[in-house]
Amino acid sequence: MTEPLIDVRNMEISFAHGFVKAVRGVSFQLGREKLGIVGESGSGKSTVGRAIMRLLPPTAKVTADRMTFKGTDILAASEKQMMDIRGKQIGLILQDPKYSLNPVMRVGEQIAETYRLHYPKAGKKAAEKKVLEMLEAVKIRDPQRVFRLYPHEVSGGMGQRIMIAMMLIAEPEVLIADEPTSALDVTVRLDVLALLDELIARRNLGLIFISHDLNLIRKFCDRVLIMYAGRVVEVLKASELDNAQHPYTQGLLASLPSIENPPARLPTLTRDPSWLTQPTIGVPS
Ligand SMILES: Nc1ncnc2c1ncn2[C@@H]1O[C@H](COP(=O)(O)OP(=O)(O)OP(=O)(O)O)[C@@H](O)[C@H]1O
Repeated sequence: MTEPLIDVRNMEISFAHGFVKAVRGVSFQLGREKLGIVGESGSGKSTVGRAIMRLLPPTAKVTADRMTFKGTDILAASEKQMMDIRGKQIGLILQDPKYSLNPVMRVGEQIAETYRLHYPKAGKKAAEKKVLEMLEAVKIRDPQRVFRLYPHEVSGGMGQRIMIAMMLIAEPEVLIADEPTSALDVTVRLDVLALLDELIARRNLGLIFISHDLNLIRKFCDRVLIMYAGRVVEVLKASELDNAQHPYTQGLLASLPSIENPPARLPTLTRDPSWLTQPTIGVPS
C-alpha cells in the first residue's frame, strides 16, 4: 500500500482546565480521497483538524502513537517545518471567510501575498498572474475586477471561492475544510461544493471534510468517520451508511428529516455509556 498522506494513530487531546478529554484514541489514515468527519457539536471534529495543522492553543496537550503528514512526524516537527506544511502542503478552509480574510487588504493582494509567502522567489507580476488564473479556476467571473475588491464587498459564496483560491494557490496535497459551506445559502452551497469536488478530483488531493451535517457528508465524501464524545465510534464508506452498525450512527441517520416520509415526531437518541469504551466499528483489528 502507498504511504497515506495523513496517518493518525491513537490521538489523545486534552485542554488545561477541561474536565474530559476532547479527543480520545482517534486513529485514521487519509489517502487521495474525500474523508468526512461527522458528529454532533463538541464531539471533537474541529480539534482533530486543528491538531493536524498544529494550530491548537498552548493549553492543548496532544499525544499520539503516530501522527504524520507524508511520513513527517507532526508532533516532533519544528515550527519552521510546520510553517512549510501549513498552507503550502495542507490548506485549511474555515466556515466564514469574513474571519479569515484581512478586511483592509484587497482580496487579490491577499492571495498574491499568500503565494509569495510560499514561493518567495516569485516576482510581483508573476504572483498577480497566478492569482488571476486561480480566481478563474474557482469560476469567478471578471477576475480583474474581483482582484481589486475588499472582503466586505464580496458575498458569502464569492468569499468562500476566494478562500478556496487562496488555499489552492500554493498547490497543497491535502485540504481540511471545517464546515466550509455552513454559512452559505443552499444554492450557493451546492455551487461551492461542486467547485471543491472538481478541484479536488483534478488535482488529486486528499480532503478532510468536517461537518455536523450527515446528509451533506454522505453525498459529498467517499468515507466517513463518525465521532461521538471525542472518539471515532464507526468508520464506513459513505455509500454504505445505510448498513451502519453503530447505534449512534443509526440514530443520526434516523434523525435526518425526510421530505418523502416526514415522521410525526423526530426520534430522540438514547446514549449508552458503553459507546465511550467500545472499539471502533469498521476498522479491521
Ligand atoms: N481552546 C479550547 N479550550 C478548551 N476546550 C476546548 C477548546 N477547543 C475545544 N475545546 C473542547 O473540546 C471539545 C471538542 O470541541 P470541538 O470544537 O473540536 O468539537 P466539534 O465537534 O468541532 O464541535 P462544533 O461542531 O461545535 O465545532 C469540546 O468539549 C470543547 O469544549
